[in-house]
Amino acid sequence: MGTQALIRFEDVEKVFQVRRKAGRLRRERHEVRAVDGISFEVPRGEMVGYIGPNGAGKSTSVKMLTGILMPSAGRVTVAGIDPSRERLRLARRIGVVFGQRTTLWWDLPLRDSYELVRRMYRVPDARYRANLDRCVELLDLADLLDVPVRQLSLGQRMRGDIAAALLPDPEVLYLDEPTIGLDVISKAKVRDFLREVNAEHGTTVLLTTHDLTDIEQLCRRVMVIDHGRLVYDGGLAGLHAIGDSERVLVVDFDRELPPVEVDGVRSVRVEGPRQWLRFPASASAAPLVARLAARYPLVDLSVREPAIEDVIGRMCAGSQGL
Ligand SMILES: Nc1ncnc2c1ncn2[C@@H]1O[C@H](COP(=O)(O)OP(=O)(O)OP(=O)(O)O)[C@@H](O)[C@H]1O
Repeated sequence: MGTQALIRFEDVEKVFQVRRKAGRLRRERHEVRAVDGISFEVPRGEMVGYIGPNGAGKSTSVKMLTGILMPSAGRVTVAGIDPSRERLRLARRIGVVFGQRTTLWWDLPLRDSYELVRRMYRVPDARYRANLDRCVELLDLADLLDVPVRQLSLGQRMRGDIAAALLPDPEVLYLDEPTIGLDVISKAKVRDFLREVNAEHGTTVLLTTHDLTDIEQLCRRVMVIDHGRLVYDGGLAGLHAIGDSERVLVVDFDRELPPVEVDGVRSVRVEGPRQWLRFPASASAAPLVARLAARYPLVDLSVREPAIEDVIGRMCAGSQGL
C-alpha cells in the first residue's frame, strides 16, 4: 500500500427509506440522507477524530467502514478492500469498540473471551501472548482476567473491550465513544493506551466521541460531520480560526469599575473588581493587555481559550449540541 490511503471515502452517500405516519392509516415514504456525499482519505498511522452533532451521520459512516451497511452511492475502501463485499476478510484487519455495548461474552471471564477472539481470528500464539501481555500491563487488566464480564464496572469492561479489539493486531481501530461514562482516571488510562498503540504499532485510529478532550489529547486531525456532510477536515487550530471564535481575558482591577472601553475588546461581565473581556481568538492578547494596562489599574489577568464545543456548535449552527 505504501503511502496510499488506508481508509477512503469517495462521494459516499447513504439514504434510508423510512415510512412515517401521515394521518390515521396513511404511511408516507420518506428519505433520510444520513450520509450525503462525503469524501476523505486517512493515511496509515493517523489518528483522526470524527465528530459532529447527534444524527450527523457518524455511526452510519462507521457502519459502512465495517461493511455492516452498503453505501447507496460512492465508494468505500479500507486497506484496499470494499467492506460490504468482503466483510469477513476485512474483519481480521479492523478492530471495533463501541462504548455503549460490549463485544465480549457476558458470562465468560475476560481470559476466556480473549481465547475465543484468538481462535476466531486465528491469531498466532506468540503474537497473541505478546499482545495480551502488553494490554494486561498497560490497561491494568491483571486482576480482572478471571472475572466474568457482567461483573466488571463500565471502565473495566471498556478496557477489556479495547484489549479484545487489539489482540488480532488490527491495522485500523474504530472507536465509538470509548470514554463515555468513565471516570477521570479511567479516561486518562484509555487515552494513554491509545496513544501508545498508535505510536508503537502505527495503528490507524478513527475516533468518534462527544468528549472533545479525547480529540484534543489524541488527534491532530479532526473531521466534523453535520447533516451527512463533511463541514471541516483539518487541524484543531484551524477549527478555532474558521469557527470565528473568541477568547476571554479575565482581568482584576484594584477596585470596582464600569465596563472597560478599549478597542478590540468587549466587556461581557462585571463582578466587583473583576471583568470578563471578549476578543477575537485570532487577535494577539499582548497589545490588548498593554492598552488596558495603560488606562486602567490592572492587578491580575488570565486568558481563557474558547471551548471547542462552542466552536463546533457555531459551525453546525441549527443542529443539536454535540
Ligand atoms: N437504519 C436506519 N434507518 C433509518 N434511518 C436511519 C437508520 N440509521 C440511521 N438513520 C438516520 O440517519 C441519520 C444519521 O444517523 P447516525 O446514527 O449515523 O448519526 P450519528 O452521527 O452517529 O449520531 P449520534 O451522535 O447520535 O450517534 C439520523 O437522522 C438517523 O435517524
